[in-house]
Amino acid sequence: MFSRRIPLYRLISRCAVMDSKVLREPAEIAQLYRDQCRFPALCRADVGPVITSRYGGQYCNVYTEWTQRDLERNENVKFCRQYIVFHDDKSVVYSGPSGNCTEIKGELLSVDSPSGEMKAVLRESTIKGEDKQFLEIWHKNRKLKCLNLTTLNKHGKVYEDDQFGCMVWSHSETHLLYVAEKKRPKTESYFQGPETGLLADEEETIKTDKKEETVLGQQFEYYEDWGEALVRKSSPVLCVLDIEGSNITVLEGIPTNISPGQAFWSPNDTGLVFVGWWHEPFRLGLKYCANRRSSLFYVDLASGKCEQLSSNSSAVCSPRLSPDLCRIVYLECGVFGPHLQCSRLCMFDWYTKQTSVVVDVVQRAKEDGFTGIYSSMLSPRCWSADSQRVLISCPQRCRKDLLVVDTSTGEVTSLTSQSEEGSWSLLNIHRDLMVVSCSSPNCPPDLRVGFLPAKGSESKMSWVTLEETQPQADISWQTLNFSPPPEEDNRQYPGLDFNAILLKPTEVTTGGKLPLIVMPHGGPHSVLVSEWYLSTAVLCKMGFSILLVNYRGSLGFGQDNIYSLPGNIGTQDVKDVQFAVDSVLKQGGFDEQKIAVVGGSHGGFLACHLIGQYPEFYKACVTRNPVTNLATMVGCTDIPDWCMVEAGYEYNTDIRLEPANLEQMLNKSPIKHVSKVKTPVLLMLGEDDKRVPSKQGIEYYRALKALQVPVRLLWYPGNNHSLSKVDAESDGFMNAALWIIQHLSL
Ligand SMILES: CSCC[C@H](NC=O)C(=O)N[C@@H](C)C(=O)O
Repeated sequence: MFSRRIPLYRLISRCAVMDSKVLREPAEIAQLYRDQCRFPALCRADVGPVITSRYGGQYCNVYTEWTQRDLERNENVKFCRQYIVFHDDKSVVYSGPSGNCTEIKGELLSVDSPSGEMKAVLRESTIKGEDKQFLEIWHKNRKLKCLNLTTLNKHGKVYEDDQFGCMVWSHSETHLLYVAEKKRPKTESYFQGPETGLLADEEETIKTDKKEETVLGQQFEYYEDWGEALVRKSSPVLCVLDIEGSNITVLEGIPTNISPGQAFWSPNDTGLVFVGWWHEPFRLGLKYCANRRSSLFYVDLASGKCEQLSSNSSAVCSPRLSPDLCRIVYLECGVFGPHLQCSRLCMFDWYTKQTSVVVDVVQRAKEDGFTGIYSSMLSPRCWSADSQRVLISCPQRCRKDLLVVDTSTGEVTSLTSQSEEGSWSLLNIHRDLMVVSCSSPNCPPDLRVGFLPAKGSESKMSWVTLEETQPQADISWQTLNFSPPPEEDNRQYPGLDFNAILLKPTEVTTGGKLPLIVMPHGGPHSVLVSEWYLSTAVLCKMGFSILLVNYRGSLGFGQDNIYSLPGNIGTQDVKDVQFAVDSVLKQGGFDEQKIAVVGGSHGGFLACHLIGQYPEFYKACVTRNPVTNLATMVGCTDIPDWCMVEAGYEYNTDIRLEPANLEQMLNKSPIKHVSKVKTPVLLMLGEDDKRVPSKQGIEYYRALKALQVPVRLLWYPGNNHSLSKVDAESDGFMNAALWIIQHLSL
């Protein structure tokens, strides 16, 4: 058993094979990680208004926000940089940065007014040890207003998340809309106040006076929330600030059984359009779960009347109003079933009140290769200037492409499928100027702009790079396609295929055999696209080859592919991963005695299955918050429907579990195979994980301990399912790398 007392690096040196080309020294690995952390990622871009220069040329500013891990300060820092783009409405004439980057501190949300004259900022600041939220209105170079929202106490904290959160100027620029937690009554214990010794009627008078503001005995009331990464977000309300009068109104008229979010102003500012999620009979986790019953609503500001605009029985998100203010597009998918699915692109006509399906669900890839829309968030703006076309970036197999949808015909054209390899993300589009980022497994994200070509000329797309990144010559990668062997074909969904991305160090010494790290993604309805990932880049630079497997059930391959997996988890997905690994090994050049498996969540479920079902094969295993037993998880995860659906059942909210259901869940779980495990396992658990509660990992840990299989558990307080705080992520990376090095005897 691995002893914690001996420094890890000494153990590693001891069991190291001297001719191995893998980097083994912890200090060198940490340095490599530190170096690779210096590539920032883009998180936002805005296109400012058009300005005509005194010489007649026109230009606009492109404002960008980036995030970067700061290992010294142990935080993800956010910074902005602006670029100036001269153009003639069809092409970029000249572009370049205007000034250097500036760190952004304390800003939770910020948005420019439509004219670009004003800016609203939601700021968090700690004053005398207490967190306060402020709403600031800036005009050109001065702060016009600063409202202390905490003191005003009209509502609870403002939502800054992607799920509900928004901050939107009215078209008239006189009002600002945002979402906040509903104000809760002040509460006190029945025993908190001093004993009064007053006469009964005097006491009654005081109680009546206090009744307005303080309720008794409700301090320990349980408030449901929206689960993983949305804790303490329970009852969102829509709030409107009247800027001139500094007056905040919390909107009434929204049905009490729905939670509103993703709101914006209707044409003419007469009301608000928003997505409402039903929360009766109870709330379920929303993160990575686009399958929650929800609809598009309109609330009229004058009458307070609320109208439902979309179907009553589906799940919707990302409504976006066209520039001509006539139509709204949004994404729609089924309720329950797989947590993420192929979406429909729907369009609501504001004036005729008619809804049409612009792009339907795609069961199998079309002849032109289009596999459907897989997105749960459209970019903040997605319409072409003429309000005819919509831009979407989403996975098409394992590549994220930029797709143009013609809303009058439903025709979908790719802007990027013919471009160099890699994945594309649309950050924004305004007046046809697109701001995008492109990256690949060996090239960190860059920043580009380009004008959307006229309809029919999409192949003439040309990009201007504002921020260039260099491909890393020491990392090579390729996409591999797999058809499962006939005995593994899915009878209900025959003929499906899947794929994987293989990364290898470019220089492999002659005769040297590569160790391989197998990484199946989580979800299971998710996908690993051909983009830049910090951990795979560092591992590859250390000398590992890495196989990222998109087994059947992944997003981006058609709805049938997704539907083939529920009911078959623990078998079909496991076999697909093993088939991909075996096929890669047949290529030659890999050391079959040095194979590790790494996965988080459902990827951790697969990693634990693989070491149970192929006990001789994997020499090291690392898992982050793995699902180990569906039967014990169903009662405590924020998404119990996931356990039912993936185990092969339909879910509804009044379901009663039978022993047979639990038996089936257990049979599909990695814990079922634990007695066969020989592989040393490193478990990394987040104390605050609501999705896969840490008890799942602990259950597996205890089973391995009892079996005397080497196991180590890393416990990350203050971390949720993603283990993404800078110290947890970097510590997890180092320990994972060293665990693999140790147990692969490198
Ligand atoms: C009940 S937990 C299900 C697993 C989880 N699915 C959805 O949230 C999962 O695998 N998550 C992935 C996306 C991850 O955290 O990497």
